[in-house]
Amino acid sequence: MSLRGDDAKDWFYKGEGAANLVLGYCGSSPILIGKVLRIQKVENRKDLSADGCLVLSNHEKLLWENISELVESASKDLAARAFVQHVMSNLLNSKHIDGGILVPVSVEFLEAVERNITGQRPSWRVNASKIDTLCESALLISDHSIINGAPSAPKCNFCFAVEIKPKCGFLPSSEYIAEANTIKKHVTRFKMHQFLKHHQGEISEISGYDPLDLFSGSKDRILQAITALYASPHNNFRIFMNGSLIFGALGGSLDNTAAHSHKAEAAIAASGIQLASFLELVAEVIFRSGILGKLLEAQKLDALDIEGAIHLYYNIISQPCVVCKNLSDTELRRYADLHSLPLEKSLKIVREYLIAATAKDCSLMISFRPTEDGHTASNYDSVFLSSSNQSYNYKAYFIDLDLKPLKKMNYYYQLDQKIVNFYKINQEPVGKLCGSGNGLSDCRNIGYQ
Ligand SMILES: O=P(O)(O)O[C@@H]1[C@@H](OP(=O)(O)O)[C@H](OP(=O)(O)O)[C@H](O)[C@H](OP(=O)(O)O)[C@H]1OP(=O)(O)O
Ligand SMILES: Nc1ncnc2c1ncn2[C@@H]1O[C@H](COP(=O)(O)OP(=O)(O)OP(=O)(O)O)[C@@H](O)[C@H]1O
Ligand SMILES: [Zn+2]
Repeated sequence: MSLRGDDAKDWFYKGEGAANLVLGYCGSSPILIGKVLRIQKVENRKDLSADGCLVLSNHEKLLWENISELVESASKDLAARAFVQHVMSNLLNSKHIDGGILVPVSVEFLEAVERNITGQRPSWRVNASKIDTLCESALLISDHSIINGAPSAPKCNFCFAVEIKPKCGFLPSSEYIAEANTIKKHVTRFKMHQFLKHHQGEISEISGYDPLDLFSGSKDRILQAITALYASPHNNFRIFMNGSLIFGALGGSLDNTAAHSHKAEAAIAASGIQLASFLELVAEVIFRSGILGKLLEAQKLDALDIEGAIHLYYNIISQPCVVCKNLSDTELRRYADLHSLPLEKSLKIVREYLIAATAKDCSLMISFRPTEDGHTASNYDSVFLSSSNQSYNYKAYFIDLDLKPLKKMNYYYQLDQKIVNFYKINQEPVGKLCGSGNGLSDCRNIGYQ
């Protein structure tokens, strides 16, 4: 199977993130019904990638040398799939991972799709990136905003899905965090980043969502997290009904204005479940499935924090460490042991840092539908919600488990420092948030290319 120019009309805009654009299928081919197509994008300020897709740099080949399929990948698509299959699947339960299949796509198909969907994309995404028309394939994956096949009660023949981008669920405790940045051990990265995003006008309010609640394993705290996500969804929370977005921002807009809570509440209520029960159902599924436990373990592979890992990055690329360059002799001693580690150890730590970065940025899609009394489909898990006296079948999948590029390490360090410095200066009082003159430039200007 391959997709040609004529096929573009059967695909519609479903959403996008920073790196990929996702299309839903509305044609009649039985093998494509219920599938989405994930296409890579390229930044507007960059030329289209020379070979259609960037493959690994020499340093990355060294980093991932034990995963031959990844190192030998001839395109970014293949590398991305190999990373999911050989790295992330081993860390997260493979039952929750859909590797998808790669399908060849023609330039005409990609160009026609680009033309058809531009009007539906958020303008800030259009300004930032476009479909990489030199990519020769795209990833075909099941549409995880729908759940099929489960017998449902005739009077409630609908399905819902939620998409959650949980972000980092633990507080770092690395000895390499500078004393001046001790706040990082007490305040989540998510919260501190919210302050910076607010200052930069990316969000109009600071979210009350606390990732530590979502990952806590406590039912009450999970519900608290889901309730906060509903109140401030930003790009962390979406709701779909029968595969269509009914709440949250299409295309990953960061602001709340696109959330449409009244519309969502009405749609949920019309299907016979009150909003409070709906949110409780989501919390119940997360609590019962324990799905976030393994994700948290994968996130914690970042053991040294970027303030430790950055030094090992410079060991790997054999360049003078830009962090140590600005340190006093006393401070230098703190990091000397890192710079004297053998290459193998540096590779392991940075490899694990990048795996953790993927785990901190992926999303979880949970879809569910009510079941008829006593019937649950054997291929799905089920959960009983006492407040609505109803059982639901559900499935849960991680999406966006992409490999992060090694060259992003310095960007990660710069952004981390910007976030913590901004938070230290501006945490209180809130009124100071929009003030200028804090000496910080816009973090969106930190490049890693
Ligand atoms: O650095 P962060 O925590 O802001 O995460 C970036 C995300 O921003 P967020 O704060 O979730 O809105 C960012 O999401 P948005 O574009 O803001 O929707 C991307 O997911 C980015 O990953 P990549 O460049 O696509 O590989 C993410 O970059 P990585 O850090 O995961 O590489
Ligand atoms: N398998 C899927 N089923 C249904 N919807 C999906 C699927 N995969 C992705 N989507 C939708 O497309 C959006 C963008 O996908 P994805 O998160 O993979 O993009 P990305 O560019 O890699 O994201 P990021 O900005 O985090 O790097 C998602 O937020 C989700 O709404
Ligand atoms: Zn150093």
